[in-house]
Amino acid sequence: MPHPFQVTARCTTTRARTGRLSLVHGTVETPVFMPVGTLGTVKSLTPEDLTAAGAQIILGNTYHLYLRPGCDVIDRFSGLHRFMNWDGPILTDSGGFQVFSLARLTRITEAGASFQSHIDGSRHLLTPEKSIEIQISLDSDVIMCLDQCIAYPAERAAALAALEITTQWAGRCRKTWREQSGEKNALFGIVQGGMYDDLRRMSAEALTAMDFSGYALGGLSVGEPNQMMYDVAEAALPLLPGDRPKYIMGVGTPEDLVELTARGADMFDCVMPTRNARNGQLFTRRGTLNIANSRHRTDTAPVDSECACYTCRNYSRAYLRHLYQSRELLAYRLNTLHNLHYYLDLTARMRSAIAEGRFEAFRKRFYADREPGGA
Ligand SMILES: CNc1nc2c(CCNCC3CCCC3)c3nc(N)[nH]c(=O)c3cc2[nH]1
Repeated sequence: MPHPFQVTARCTTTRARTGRLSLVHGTVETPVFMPVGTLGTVKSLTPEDLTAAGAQIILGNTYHLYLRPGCDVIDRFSGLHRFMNWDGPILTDSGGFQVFSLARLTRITEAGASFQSHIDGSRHLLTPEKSIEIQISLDSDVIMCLDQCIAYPAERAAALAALEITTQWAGRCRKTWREQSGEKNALFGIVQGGMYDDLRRMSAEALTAMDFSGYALGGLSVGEPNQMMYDVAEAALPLLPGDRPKYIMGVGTPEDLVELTARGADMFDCVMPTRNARNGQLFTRRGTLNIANSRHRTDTAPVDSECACYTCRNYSRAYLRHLYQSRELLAYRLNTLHNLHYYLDLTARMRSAIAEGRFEAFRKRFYADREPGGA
């Protein structure tokens, strides 16, 4: 299948661009934020909520779904779409990162990642072939190569070793994808190399030579200083083909989305809007606020007077604080609806700004709106 991406508009003063990603289950306009639905659900929201909030594509995860409910269950529905009743595009992570961050007693060899399930302690071996086979059975629209993400900081030798395994695994992933999916779903390579620009170049060149549908920058948002993440992305993104989508994994805050879009990134995923919602942290144009703060106790105003989301149109900060203090289930749903709407609206506003040639003005206004002490 010809690669599925086309650039539709370019900023003249930064590397920001808009694009269109044509996938099996629909078209995605970029830059795009992808809500995380680890266990086949974006926590507390229905697919209708997601569509109403502007979600175009959501994330699932090989590691989690393989362990629970298991591929045999999802196979009964011919994939994740019918199982979770989401008929839009789905991107699935390969499981590498989750094995490192969740599983126990993980051992990496060239064969793959052997680990003990964080659920019941059972032992498993996740190979590149197995990861691709699981993602094909999930019928995800974008499949990610199995990679080895290293922690920060990492010695250069460790970063090199991880990138060499990642490159070798990428070749095996591509072979399995070509043989078993007939290239129906897109396959993205993942660039590693730690915080070393020369290793990032080595990884980007090796993956580009294999010709993937798109490319991700892995190994970021792993505890490094923010500026270092920007600098690594600034150096690595231009090394990737300009006519392919560029995805920065696990990123990030609203500022990260603006700054990395300016550096040429097209796709983002992060648990912040959904996880922080469940911890009472709400995003607004003025910055973030913690709904548990007593200053909201009698506040009749919405979270953000300029927000058009269901939560801001119908509920006050006082009510949301009451729900959160009472640990009422509705608190998580209303907070999540608001945060996800904020992230999706932010990327929609960036797409319009880039398409209309006013991205720099948008970026200036984004920072000008933010209050020093938060919302
Ligand atoms: C939060 N920071 C961060 N996340 C990273 C992730 C995960 C991205 N999010 C996936 C969703 C979360 C659960 C369901 C899918 C990374 N994933 C891979 N494969 N490789 C990375 O280097 C990699 C690097 C990452 N850094």
